[in-house]
Amino acid sequence: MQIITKEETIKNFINNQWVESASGKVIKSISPADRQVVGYVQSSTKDDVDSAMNAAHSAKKEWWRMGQPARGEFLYKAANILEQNAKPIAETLTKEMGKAYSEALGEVTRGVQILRYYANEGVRKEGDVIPSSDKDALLLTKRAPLGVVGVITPWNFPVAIPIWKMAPALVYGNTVVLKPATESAVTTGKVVECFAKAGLPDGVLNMVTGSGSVIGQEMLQHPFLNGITFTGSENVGKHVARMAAEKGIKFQLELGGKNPVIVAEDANIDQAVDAVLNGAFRSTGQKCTATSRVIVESGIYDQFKEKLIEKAKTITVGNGLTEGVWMGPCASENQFNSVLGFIEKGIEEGAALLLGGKALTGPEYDQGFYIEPTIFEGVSPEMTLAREEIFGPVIALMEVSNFEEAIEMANDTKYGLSASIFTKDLNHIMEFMDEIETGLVRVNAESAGVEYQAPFGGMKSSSSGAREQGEAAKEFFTQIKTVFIKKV
Ligand SMILES: NC(=O)C1=CN([C@@H]2O[C@H](COP(=O)(O)OP(=O)(O)OC[C@H]3O[C@@H](n4cnc5c(N)ncnc54)[C@H](OP(=O)(O)O)[C@@H]3O)[C@@H](O)[C@H]2O)C=CC1
Ligand SMILES: O=C(O)CCC(=O)C(=O)O
Repeated sequence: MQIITKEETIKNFINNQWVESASGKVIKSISPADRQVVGYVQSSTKDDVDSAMNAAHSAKKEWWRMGQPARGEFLYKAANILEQNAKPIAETLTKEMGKAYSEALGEVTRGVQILRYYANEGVRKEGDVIPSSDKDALLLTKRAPLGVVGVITPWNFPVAIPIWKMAPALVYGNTVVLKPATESAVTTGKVVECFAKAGLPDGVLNMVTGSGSVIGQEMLQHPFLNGITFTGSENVGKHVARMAAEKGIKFQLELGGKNPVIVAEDANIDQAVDAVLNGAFRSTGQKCTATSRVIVESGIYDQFKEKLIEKAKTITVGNGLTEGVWMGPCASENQFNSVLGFIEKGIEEGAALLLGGKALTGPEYDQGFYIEPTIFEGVSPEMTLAREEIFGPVIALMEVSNFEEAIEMANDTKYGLSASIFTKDLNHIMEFMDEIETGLVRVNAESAGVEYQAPFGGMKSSSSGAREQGEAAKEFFTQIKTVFIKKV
């Protein structure tokens, strides 16, 4: 299936108008599969950010006064429009970011589900009634929005992540200024089109595209910013946190991971092999929840390794729009070079390369950023392969002699996003749940796999602690008022 999507120019969306940047300049977005132009986005200036922030600020009172059920209705409309356009948007996603079309369509479908989930929040409870010590009084809580929320998103989930941040922000009464990752801003622009077509009032949702260090920075220091939610690299995330702390506004960060999978001696090996391959190589390993370290007990190490390699060899790599392709390219030349750098470093530091390790070559690959599914063994805890987030199709196999050593190794990282264990031993499952230092704890399942109705986030350096998605999102996007009403 070779789907042609036409290249187009995405404008900024400010105060319900599609407008060109004051700079008059655009940025080209190319496909990592073949370097074809996917489209153009605005190379925005600080003035564009200022216009968007002003629009969001002016809109915030009316949007809040409209009430939660009415706000939810807009999200239902946006969900329906996104659903009607799911295929072309998924095609653009695959072209622009590289993931296989089936995964892209799955992501858009998930976006529809997230919108419907938060649309439903429109008619769910807004607070609690608490018994007061005064029998003639009513003590209750109410929720208020933060105001103008800045949303800065990465390129790896250009549909799902903007939606899982914007939908709760909006339904709980905030207005939004979105700054999507430049590398996948054409796709995110198409998502914003769905919101625009849903008829949101002027200024409620605004999008400005362009360089993070220019316009992201301007957003962070803007006086009208009341809260910021960010997903991306640890360095930028820390900077966002510092800026927010200085302004005294709420911030939410989702950063990296170095997610371990423990394969215990009693594991169902076939199940573990499938889950490790899906977790490590789906989306070309470019998920913060991707499997990165595979910690295997000695008793089954050889058997597991053999099956893993055998199955990994069957993975088809290519243009994500081609039918039958399982794994696409790295999302950009930067990512491609960074992943190859990690592989080289792994070899230099003495890890043993079992599979892959090279860029793919040949007529199908030469124009794109393709890397072979790669497996190392003999990776010790101090090696770069075991410590740094690679964000590419690379597995580090690590052998341990028992369960206790496995847990210790799994926790030996600054990150704490997701971890999984394959075992049938109930005691080990219970101990794993208690001892593992991650926000997502997975048993007999891959490390990736996020459900929109449940809290999502990590421990340690993976997150600021303010969970996303499910009911947890309400805690970040609102503030509580405690109300005391006395009879007269
Ligand atoms: N947790 C996750 O899911 C993700 C983790 N990463 C990790 O980060 C590495 C680098 O990826 P990269 O795309 O460079 O990640 P970044 O953190 O640079 O980008 C994430 C978002 O932040 C914006 N941004 C960049 N600089 C600033 C700034 N100074 N102020 C405000 N916003 C800013 C980016 O804009 P722009 O696109 O214009 O640069 C983008 O929208 C990856 O290899 C991976 O390890 C990356 C993406 C997602
Ligand atoms: O695993 C997922 O579905 C989400 C991962 C994620 O949030 C990310 O990579 O940024």
